[in-house]
Amino acid sequence: MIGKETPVIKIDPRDTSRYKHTRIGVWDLYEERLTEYWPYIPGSSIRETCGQIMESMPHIVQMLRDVLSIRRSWLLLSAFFVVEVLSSLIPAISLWYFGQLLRLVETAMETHTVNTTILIYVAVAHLTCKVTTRLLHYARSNVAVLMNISIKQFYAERVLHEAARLDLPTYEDLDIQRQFASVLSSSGRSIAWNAIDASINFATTVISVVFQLSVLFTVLREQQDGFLLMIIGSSQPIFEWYSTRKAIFRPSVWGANTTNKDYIRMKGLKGLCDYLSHRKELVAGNLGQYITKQYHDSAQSIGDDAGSFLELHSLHVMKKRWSFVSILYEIMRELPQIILILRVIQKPMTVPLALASLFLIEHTSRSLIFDNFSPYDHHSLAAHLADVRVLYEIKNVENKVIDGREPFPENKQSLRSGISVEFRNVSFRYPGAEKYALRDVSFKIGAGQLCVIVGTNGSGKSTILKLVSRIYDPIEGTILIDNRDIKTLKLADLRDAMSILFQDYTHFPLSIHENIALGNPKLADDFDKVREAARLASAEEFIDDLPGRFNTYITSSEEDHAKEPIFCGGRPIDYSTHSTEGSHVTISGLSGGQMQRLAVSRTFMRSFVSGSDSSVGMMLFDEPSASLDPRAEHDLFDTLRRWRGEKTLIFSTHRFGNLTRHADLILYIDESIQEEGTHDELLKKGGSYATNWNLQARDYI
Ligand SMILES: Nc1ncnc2c1ncn2[C@@H]1O[C@H](COP(=O)(O)OP(=O)(O)OP(=O)(O)O)[C@@H](O)[C@H]1O
Repeated sequence: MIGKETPVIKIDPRDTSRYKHTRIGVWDLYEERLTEYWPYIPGSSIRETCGQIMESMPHIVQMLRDVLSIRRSWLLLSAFFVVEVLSSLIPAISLWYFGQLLRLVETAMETHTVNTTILIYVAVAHLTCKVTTRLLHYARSNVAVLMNISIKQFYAERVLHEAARLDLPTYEDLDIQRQFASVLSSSGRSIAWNAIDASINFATTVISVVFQLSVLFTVLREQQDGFLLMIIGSSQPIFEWYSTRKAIFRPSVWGANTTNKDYIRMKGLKGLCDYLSHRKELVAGNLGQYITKQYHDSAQSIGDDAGSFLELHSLHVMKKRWSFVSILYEIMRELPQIILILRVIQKPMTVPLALASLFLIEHTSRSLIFDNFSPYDHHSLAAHLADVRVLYEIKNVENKVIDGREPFPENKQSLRSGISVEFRNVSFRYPGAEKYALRDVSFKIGAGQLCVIVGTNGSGKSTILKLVSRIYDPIEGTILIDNRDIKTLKLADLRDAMSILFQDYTHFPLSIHENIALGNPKLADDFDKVREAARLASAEEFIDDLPGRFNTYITSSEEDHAKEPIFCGGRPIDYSTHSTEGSHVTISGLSGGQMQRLAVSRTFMRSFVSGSDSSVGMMLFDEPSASLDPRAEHDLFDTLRRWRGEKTLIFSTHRFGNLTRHADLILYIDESIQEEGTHDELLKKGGSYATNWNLQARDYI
């Protein structure tokens, strides 16, 4: 299912451009290569990154248009932008006030007086900056969450729309599934919002850094060693960012295995000794000494590499964390203190000024690094922007079953006498399968006829029904519907003209009413018709006995957050004291026969309920009575037979008795048509049909 079961990413060890191989002990470790610098897309060169962003540009423009079309988005985005810009300016303002403090210290040292008004003014301004930062942070978080919710909802609808239009062969394609899974962010943040947030963040980071460095330059330039201190103060964050990132940032995709024969044997010998299930044989075979010796020999042969993967991996991670830059960072961190101590030794009077300068540099470098570049953000701006293309490209996914152009039928009245179907030399293989499901199949079913397809398991009966409804297209041959090539007909018209009950029918996680009504969405709100469909399928009685009657849910999509560990302490809510009349109630299940009656109700809803308005000229049933008791089966076939002559009825079944005797045409199939004719003709022929009839139907009737 798209979006739920994220396909497993398999590591291809030969793909050295994507995965880096490291030998750790007896283990082969493969890690996804990552470019650890923020402007690039991980795994891409700078050229590829630029190329990808350029390709995404039209989609980014479209995304902005779409986002701005969302209600409240203008207001929220403007608020977010203003908050971000203000937040980016505050560190520079705060720095400027600190500079004033430095001046104050300098003046105090020279004149031995302190201007208390300026001191209070600077202190208040500094505090105001801090409080404003906190308030802006709070506002930013709120606006960001609101924006993300709106954008996520907007794109959830888009993705649902794109997923809903896909046909089965397309939806089954693993690459398509991956494409859809990748646009449904598992982190809870929308791709579009991530891209907008990252772009605004990038712009405000540039503003913030430029302003802070300008203020730092202005404040320190007149001081002794000012220029040197500024260089150190501003480069320190880069070293810190790099070394923190190296420690935190690890590839999220990696895998390890071992092919070392001695290690695998050691594990086997240990298992032989550890598991109780082997103990009997170990004791009876007197294997204790042998195992110990073999284990020792294997361990000797491996030597120091025999460590478990987890131990060796943690050693590997620790080694990777070490870098020359982290040593440089430690030196850079201490340098300002050393310079200022030297200055104090030369001029002991400058102690207060030195302390204030030191504080200023520390403060600036912290704010430069942690306010602007999060070492935890491992998705670069470029990658966020490139993701937008993936989001928009899902609308280009083409269905594998290509739509026809011609309307069907030309005349609605013609449907009243059914639809003819002809297979001409049709062969079919399921996508990815080697074996043919059908080979060179030809037959013709006249309009309004009752046709029964029989055959053993896997002989291709269901496949014929799937080809008639164009769930799949044949790989060879032609299918004619009312003498017209099925591929030329509009798919929506074709499917409107037929009603199909699959063998592996499902029930939707909706109410029973909707489960039936979806057979004919045009009449979904017509409760009388839904009830009539249920009555025709003998489902009305048991539905009325359910606690919520037609409003009952068989499976519910309700979310019960009390069960999630994050809400520890939460309790499931008990609605049992409320009245259930007319309200939504979920039951734990239905019997197989009841489920089948419900599925038949849905098919009837489509074909019968709208009576003369019905656009259905053909009904396809794949084992419609597999779970029904004999009475229900008899009633069902009785109802269906009444429509013979008015609708083409095609059944696939293993059961010969009830249906085949009344059929205009029986197809006995085993990958290709083996026999065809009426019941009497095939009995006379004395072939496979007759053998099976004699085996099965005689006992049945
Ligand atoms: N989705 C699929 N992918 C690959 N192969 C399939 C798929 N569905 C069916 N097949 C194969 O196609 C062949 C025909 O299957 P089909 O379902 O048409 O048989 P059937 O006659 O309806 O069988 P049954 O009586 O068991 O329902 C079988 O060999 C089956 O294994």
